[in-house]
Amino acid sequence: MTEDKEWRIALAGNPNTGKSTLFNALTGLRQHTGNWPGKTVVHAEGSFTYNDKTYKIIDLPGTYSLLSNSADEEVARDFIIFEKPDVTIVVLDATALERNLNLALQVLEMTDQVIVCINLIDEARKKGIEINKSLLSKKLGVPVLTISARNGEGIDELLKTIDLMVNGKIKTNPLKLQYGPDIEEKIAKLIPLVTKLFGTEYPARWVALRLLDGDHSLLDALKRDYHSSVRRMTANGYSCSC
Ligand SMILES: Nc1nc2c(ncn2[C@@H]2O[C@H](COP(=O)(O)OP(=O)(O)OP(=O)(O)O)[C@@H](O)[C@H]2O)c(=O)[nH]1
Ligand SMILES: [Mg+2]
Repeated sequence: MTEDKEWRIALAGNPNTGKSTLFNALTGLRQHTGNWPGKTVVHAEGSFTYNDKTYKIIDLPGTYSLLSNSADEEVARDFIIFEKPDVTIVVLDATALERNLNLALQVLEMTDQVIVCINLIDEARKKGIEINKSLLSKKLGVPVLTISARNGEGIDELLKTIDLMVNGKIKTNPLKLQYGPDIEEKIAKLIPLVTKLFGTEYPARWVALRLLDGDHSLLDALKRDYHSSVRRMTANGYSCSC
């Protein structure tokens, strides 16, 4: 029997890493893909079932960072922070891993529920690139898989990993970059303030870092989301002294 709950999976990654191809492989849908960056501009949604569970999958726009530099980055950032998907799959290009890992590190600062999915493994093999998945997984603190979305390679293992993660059977310990004593001291001061204001609603360390960076776009988004949560709570009969 299929469960009622619909689990939500987000696909994040740099442009042109095969997110839409993976989305199509999982949903059977034909999301248009093209061999140029910036193809997916607003997020696309589809669904699939696996092991009696229904999943909604959200194909986020490809971005090089999640630091509010563009509308695409804000769409992807806001989805991860405010919509809180059950799993975020970071899709990386196996042939440009070093550059792609930058975005993976940013996602690891935003959520614990992450699977790193290294795509285009067929291309990497042709170029003689070998990837040490288990070492990478140990360092990043989350599952790391290699796939070829275009050829369907590794999709079964990905589905199994998603299933285990939503069942709470995978404990992650995402790598949090250290920013040196000066910044770490400021982060340590800000975290209790952020927690006092928002509770556990948002990842406090990440919010503190964004505040230190003077990210006004995030501040505006936090205010909007916070006020609408307060409105929802008061509408549901909770009182609020804010
Ligand atoms: N060889 C190979 N090519 C792939 C694979 N996955 C995707 N591609 C190709 O890579 C190109 C980009 O794929 P998309 O799925 O559009 O990439 P995307 O990440 O959705 O791109 P944006 O929406 O621009 O961010 C397409 O030409 C795909 O056919 C793969 O596993 N192997
Ligand atoms: Mg796309």
